[in-house]
Amino acid sequence: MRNGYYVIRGLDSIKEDISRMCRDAIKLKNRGDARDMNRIVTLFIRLATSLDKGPKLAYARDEMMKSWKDESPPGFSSSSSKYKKSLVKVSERKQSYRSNGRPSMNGHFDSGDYASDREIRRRLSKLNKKFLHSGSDTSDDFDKSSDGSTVDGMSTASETESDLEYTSEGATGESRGETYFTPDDGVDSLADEREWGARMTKAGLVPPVTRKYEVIDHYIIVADEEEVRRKMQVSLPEDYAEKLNAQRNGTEESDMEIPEVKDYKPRKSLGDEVIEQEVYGIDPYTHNLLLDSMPEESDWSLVDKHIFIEEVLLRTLNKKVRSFTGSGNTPMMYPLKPVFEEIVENAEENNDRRTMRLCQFILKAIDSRPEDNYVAYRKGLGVVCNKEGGFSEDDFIVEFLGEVYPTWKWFEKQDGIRALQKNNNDPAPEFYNIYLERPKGTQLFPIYSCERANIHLVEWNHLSPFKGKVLVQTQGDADGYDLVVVDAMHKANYASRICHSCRPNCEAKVTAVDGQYQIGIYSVRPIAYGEEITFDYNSVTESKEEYEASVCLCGNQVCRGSYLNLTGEGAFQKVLKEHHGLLDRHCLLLEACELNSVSEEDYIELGKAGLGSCLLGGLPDWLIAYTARLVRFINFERTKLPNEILRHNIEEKKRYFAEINMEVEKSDAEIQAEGVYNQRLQNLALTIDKVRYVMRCVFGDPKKAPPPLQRLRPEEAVSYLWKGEGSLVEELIRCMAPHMEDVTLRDLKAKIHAHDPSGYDDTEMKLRKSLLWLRDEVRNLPCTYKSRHDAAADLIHVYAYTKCFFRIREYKTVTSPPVYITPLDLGPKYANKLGSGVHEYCKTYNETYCLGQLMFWHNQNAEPDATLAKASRGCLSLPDVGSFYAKVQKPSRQRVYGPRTVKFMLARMEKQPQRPWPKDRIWSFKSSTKVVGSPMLDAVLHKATIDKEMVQWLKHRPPIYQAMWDS
Ligand SMILES: C[S@@+](CC[C@H](N)C(=O)[O-])C[C@H]1O[C@@H](n2cnc3c(N)ncnc32)[C@H](O)[C@@H]1O
Repeated sequence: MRNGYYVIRGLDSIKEDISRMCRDAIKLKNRGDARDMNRIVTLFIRLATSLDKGPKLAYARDEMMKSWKDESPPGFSSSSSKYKKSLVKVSERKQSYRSNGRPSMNGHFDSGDYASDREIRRRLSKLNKKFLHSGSDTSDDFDKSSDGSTVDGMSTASETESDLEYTSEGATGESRGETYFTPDDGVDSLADEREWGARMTKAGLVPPVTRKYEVIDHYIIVADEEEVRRKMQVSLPEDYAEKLNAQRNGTEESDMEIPEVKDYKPRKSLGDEVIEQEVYGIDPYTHNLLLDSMPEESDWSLVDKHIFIEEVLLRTLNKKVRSFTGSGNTPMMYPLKPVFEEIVENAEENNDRRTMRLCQFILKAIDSRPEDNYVAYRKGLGVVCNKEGGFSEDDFIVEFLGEVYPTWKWFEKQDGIRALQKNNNDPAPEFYNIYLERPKGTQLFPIYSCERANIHLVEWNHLSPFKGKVLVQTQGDADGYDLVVVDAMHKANYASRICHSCRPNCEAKVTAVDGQYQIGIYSVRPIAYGEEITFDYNSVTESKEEYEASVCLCGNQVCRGSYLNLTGEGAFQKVLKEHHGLLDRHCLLLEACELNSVSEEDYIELGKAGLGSCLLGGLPDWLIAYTARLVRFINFERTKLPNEILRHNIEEKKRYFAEINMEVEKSDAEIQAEGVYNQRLQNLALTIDKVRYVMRCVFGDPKKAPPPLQRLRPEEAVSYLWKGEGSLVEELIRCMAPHMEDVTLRDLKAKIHAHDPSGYDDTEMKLRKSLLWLRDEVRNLPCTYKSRHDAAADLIHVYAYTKCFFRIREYKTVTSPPVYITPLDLGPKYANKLGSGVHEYCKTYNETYCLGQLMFWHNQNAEPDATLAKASRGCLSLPDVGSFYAKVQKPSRQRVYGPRTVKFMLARMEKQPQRPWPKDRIWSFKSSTKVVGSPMLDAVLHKATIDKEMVQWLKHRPPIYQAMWDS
């Protein structure tokens, strides 16, 4: 209680502080001082980050307000420090970066303002939630659900545990903010560095690991060679030349994804035109510190000052640190003072007085401000231009080479790494992988519109039954979208050393060279001699930890602070959660399985999304039909999402900013929605690749894989519920037997036999009648707290009102050949723990893996089947009838079945039909369910609300028993 009191007091005064900061922010915003705004934003973030820590609140607040005062611009406080900005707390996790020749999910984060804007929104909304819940939330608060909504006054601690959709789809843990150093990093200065890092960024920077790689000069395919080659093979549409011209002439959209064909050009030679060397960079805080240390009234405009830092300073810095390369003794930090001294020397030689004056001013600031640390941090090895005249714009630098994985194999490796790390969230190693994505954008039209449009017809390969007569392609790769992973961790070329920049001088894009797709690094502007070569990793993560771990040292004015972009939270999930729940997804799959054929509309839908024979060729019809349904959802989401994102962003902003530029917000929301769209298609392709692989292993030919769901015919339903082995009724008798007199049991069995619903014309109706009879019969039996016939009767009632049951068709379990995991893959900490040997990991795909992956297509988690089993509880598969008889081992506090439990169950059925039921209540659920079905699924299948009759009976039937703890 005492703690709670202090927390509440702390929060109140912090709220006041935040209000004050908001008022200041609005004044600054009105004054149009974007950089000061940026600083306020970062202060907000720091404050929110500190608040996350809970018990340290008061201290965090004091520190924050001190720094707020220290860092406030003139007119708001007395400090001289005008430009400081800070990063959020960091830790590390790996992530793939992508190259696809188009803006990625967060490719629009070109402005620091916007990146931090988004971050502040995220933090503030989280902060608000904390305010709301602090002090009153206890783990067994019966009246609150985990998502903050009240479910008819019924909920328990288990809500969190059962809230699977919400945790598995993007939410992540808190950042630990650990500082992580490898043993061979200069141990002497460790303590200092930590302290310093904490002061600057509230956490240490993760030191880079410089791995050695085996040099290769072409792609090395790791598995499925033929398949991977096919995925890397270019298939130009027949009208490619026309499309290209149209795009060049501006008559077609410029961002249309047509393959970019390039002539072969040799890469820049290493050791001659480019060199690999140790590179250092500065964080956004240091960038601002330097601006703050420059003369205010001078012949240096603000833009010139930025350029000086980005070009002159960083170039000279990297020239100075070059000697560390390969020395085995490279410090984590390098002081900036000698760098400025060298710039002064060079300026003297060139008689450049302007630069001399600027640097002398900075050198004076460095001497007079000993509390400020003017240092650069180590990024590891990088690549620097070593050609006297530099490189021109749109010049080919190098291919990004590596080992090429089919995506299923890549994910097996990631699962293996996680398994060896025991699913720990500890810092993971560096990442060197890029998705090589074939350009999508294929468009297909039915023959009649083609004829009208007089467009040249092409055949959609072997895939379509409407072969040669129905479809036409107009853009993109003729075989459509697909992807493989290029991993440069072990076998690579120098491209894998190139560092990220938020304003890069190169881009990594997929180009078609000699009929093969490759990832090429091309300059986007002229690159000077001595300048570091960089590209934007364009990498996205759904993990806040990964995001915060990746402190960016590009030193650029528009630096986003992290070299990853954060996605998968909040508004991005809104449409998915509302319109694509577990039951909705089942409904789509069931439809596809039952039809087991692909319609013309399906092909058109797939084609419009850019999916063609490369991804879908050789798959069974039910799977292509399901894919088409998912594409329809993805398109639907694309139309709805901009508004959702816009509403969310504006709501957040309105609370803190006086003015909102609607046009900017709208385009921002559009771009974000487009990013989500691309990510969804990518996840769909990953899912298909994994499922195809398992089906190939099980059936030889994936096309032979039968639909994983099959509707039970009425006689099968009778067998499942009434008289088959392990049927509901058989299970009921078995579980109630120990609690009943032999005669009563014998009598009941005889009556059940007499009510056998099989063999009648309308078996379905007869089955329901028999179940309702059984319900009443069971309700008449005397209950004890160990034998809850009343609860069993309720469950029989729910079964009676379930119309459709589906059998899950299990595929044979398969175990893959090993993937090899080296200490490098695991990261230094695990390498130390697990030794220097190579580990083998064999992934086992269980019987319902494919179904689980198809249900969680938007999520690449390691065990989709287990996730599905958890998510199905109650909403898709009803509880075991044995739940209500004491043999099921549950502590008595979980054996409660009173009016509140029933109310909770009804609330789930009516208001949250697609959410799983908690496991730590009286209900138990078989770990492997072979048949699914529920009134909630019926409602989704029939696009109706839940059966009213079923609900009314549960609401109004008189209670017949109440155990001591039920009330
Ligand atoms: C693809 S590697 C680049 C090559 C790497 N420096 C090496 O020594 O092999 C990516 C890693 O380099 C470092 N890095 C790249 N760009 C960076 C940046 N802008 N800021 C900080 N570190 C960066 C990070 O440690 C990141 O995990």
